[in-house]
Amino acid sequence: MLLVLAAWTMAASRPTSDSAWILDSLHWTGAFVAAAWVAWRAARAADGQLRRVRSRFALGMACLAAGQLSWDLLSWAGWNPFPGIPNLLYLLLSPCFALGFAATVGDRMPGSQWKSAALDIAGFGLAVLAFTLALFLPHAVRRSALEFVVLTAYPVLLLSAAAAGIVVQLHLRLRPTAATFAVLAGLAGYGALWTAWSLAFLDATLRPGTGMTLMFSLLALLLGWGVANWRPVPSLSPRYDRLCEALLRQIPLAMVAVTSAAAGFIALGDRLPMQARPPLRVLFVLALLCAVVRQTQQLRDRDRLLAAERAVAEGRAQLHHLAHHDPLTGLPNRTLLRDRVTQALATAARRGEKVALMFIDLDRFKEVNDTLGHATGDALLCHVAAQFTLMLREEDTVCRQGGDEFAIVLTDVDSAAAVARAVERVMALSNRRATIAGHELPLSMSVGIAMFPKDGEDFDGLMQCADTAMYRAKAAGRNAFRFYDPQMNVEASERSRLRWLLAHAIERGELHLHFQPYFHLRSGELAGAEVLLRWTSAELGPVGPNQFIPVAEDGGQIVEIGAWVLREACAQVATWQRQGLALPAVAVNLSILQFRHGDLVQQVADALRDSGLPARQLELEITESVLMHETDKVFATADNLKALGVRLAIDDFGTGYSSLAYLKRLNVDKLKIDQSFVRDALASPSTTAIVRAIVDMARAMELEVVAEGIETAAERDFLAATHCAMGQGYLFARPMPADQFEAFLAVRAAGPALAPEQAAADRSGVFPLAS
Ligand SMILES: Nc1nc2c(ncn2[C@@H]2O[C@H](COP(=O)(O)OP(=O)(O)OP(=O)(O)O)[C@@H](O)[C@H]2O)c(=O)[nH]1
Repeated sequence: MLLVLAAWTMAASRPTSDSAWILDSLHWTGAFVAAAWVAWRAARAADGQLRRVRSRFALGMACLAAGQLSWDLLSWAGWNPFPGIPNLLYLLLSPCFALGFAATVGDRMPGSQWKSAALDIAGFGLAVLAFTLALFLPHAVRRSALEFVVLTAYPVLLLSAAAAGIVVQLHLRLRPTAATFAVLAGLAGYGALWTAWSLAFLDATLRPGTGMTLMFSLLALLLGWGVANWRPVPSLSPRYDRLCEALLRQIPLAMVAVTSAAAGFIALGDRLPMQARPPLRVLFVLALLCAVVRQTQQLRDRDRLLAAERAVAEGRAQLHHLAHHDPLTGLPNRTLLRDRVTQALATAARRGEKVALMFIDLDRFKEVNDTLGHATGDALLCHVAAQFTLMLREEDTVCRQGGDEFAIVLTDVDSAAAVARAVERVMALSNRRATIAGHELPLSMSVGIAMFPKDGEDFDGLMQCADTAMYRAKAAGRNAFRFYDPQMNVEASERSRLRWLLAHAIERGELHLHFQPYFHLRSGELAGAEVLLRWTSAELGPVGPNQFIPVAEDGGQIVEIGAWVLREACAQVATWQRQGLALPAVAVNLSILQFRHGDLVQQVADALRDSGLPARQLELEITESVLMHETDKVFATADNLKALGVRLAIDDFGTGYSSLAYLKRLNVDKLKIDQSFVRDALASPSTTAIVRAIVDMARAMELEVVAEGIETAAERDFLAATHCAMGQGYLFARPMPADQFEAFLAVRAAGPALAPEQAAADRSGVFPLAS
């Protein structure tokens, strides 16, 4: 740099014009060679793509240096080097840089972007050519065509190369660095400098040792430094991205501006040769055509971008909707419910208002799925959702929680009475039937209600309370609603403790079987015994079946427990039999869950095989409610059980809705009249008539009949007179643990057959009678 300045200072002092030219040549040669050397070294130090880029740049710098050296040589030899080899070498600077920019792009741009970039550069190049010609032509009178071409090519190629650098920079979103500015400013500066130089040359006003001659050296050094530090790094900043987009959009405008400036020159000046006008016009048209094509392209790209942005926005809105709504019913889902409740609670807290949260679960919805298919279940859910939406105020929210659970939020409620009115509206649906796909479906639901701020202060707390209240409504027989009460939590935690303890009851040996005998009423003969399950928990002591059986059914443990009862009962009765203590039949109760889950038929077969008990001695008791659900599956299972040889009995007959057709199809062997009929049979004439009707019907269908819960001799006499064959109850014997029942069997085996209550009375204490 110092050398360049020193050489220029000497040139500028201009002892003579010739020596000034020599000194200018000296600093040009020094600066060009130095810049080429720096660029070359940097290219060798890099590798990969950077090496390819820097090598092309360095080649351009080397051409510049070689051009200067050959110029020096030719001048020294006394030849006029213009236009000649040196000019060709100078001109190669721009294509080499253009190739360097192309190598920077590599495969980072798709084909369409390449085309856009090429059009940008070509359009700008044409505009610059038009401008340069418009500028130079009036001065070209005394120059040959070749001289004019060379002089024009310098600025046009250099400015086009600079434009290529800028276009690549913008298309690739490369981070602008000092080296970028150095290279681009070097090229653009050379473009401007050579314009001035050529003009001065055309006008024969060139002088050595001027600022202009110095600039050639300084710009070469700037370019050399820029190349040595060139390192394309993509920017990840969205702001810079937007800036690049905006600048690229201005390129067609720049083309138009440069072309217009050229047109302006021509219009204002009057020295343009006539023969140059037609080609210039063609040039203008081409440059403007490029601008128009690019502008159209950009508008199309912009339209596409806007359409894509719209699609993304719509997609986002759709995703948001999906994330917050249930796809089946279109109702808000739990996520949106949480938001709405949280907002409603904040507003209510500020204004001192109440909010009610209803938790709704459809009753026995699973049966709709199981019997009529999932599609009908779905349609029922949609029907319910639509009904809820219709009956609520606009400001209330109804949501589907999932499965057959819904929630409704009522805001700004004045009192519990207002909530009760809303709940009644909801429950009114239970009185209607839903017609889905030609099926008339009963619609019943259980509802739990929690109130803000009384029951909870946030969404989770309120949901938990409403859930607990809903379970209470279910436990109360379903199709009911309950307001939350803190006592419910105590009961819920007791239930979950029971469930937990029950889970270990079998392995801890806490479950026992009791046996209650039943007799032929006329002969007093022992007809069999019903097996009853008892639980004595180590922690809780004896737990009543009314307490633990519902818990076992709720938690599904009844399936495992039922299988255990079957095995134990068969094994026990078979053992007594081997001891000579015959028991004509043993009756075991089954739960609906055993029909639904587990392989009931296999369990029964295993219990019989393992124990050796003859199948005809095993009676399986099912309640009428089993007949009301999943009839196909129940019939199939019942057929398979009958095929094993076991007998089937309907327990608690008269309390449900079993049809005669079902009884016949099931091929049952026995009916057990529910004890509520037995209790009222003597007091209520209508019950008397019912009992007679049941017995007559059973006889007509050739079914055995057992009356349950006989407590008095009068009841027994009435039933015997009605031709009820068998009876069971405290009058004869209470349920007994296995050891007591074994003693009972032993006594009966030893003595003559007695009327059952007589036998019991004779051995009072062992077989207590009801008082
Ligand atoms: N058709 C349909 N069924 C569903 C959907 N999601 C869950 N289910 C079913 O809904 C049933 C919900 O049953 P539960 O509420 O547990 O039992 P339930 O039969 O209603 O009995 P209770 O609630 O005790 O009265 C399950 O069988 C699920 O498989 C769904 O999107 N469509």
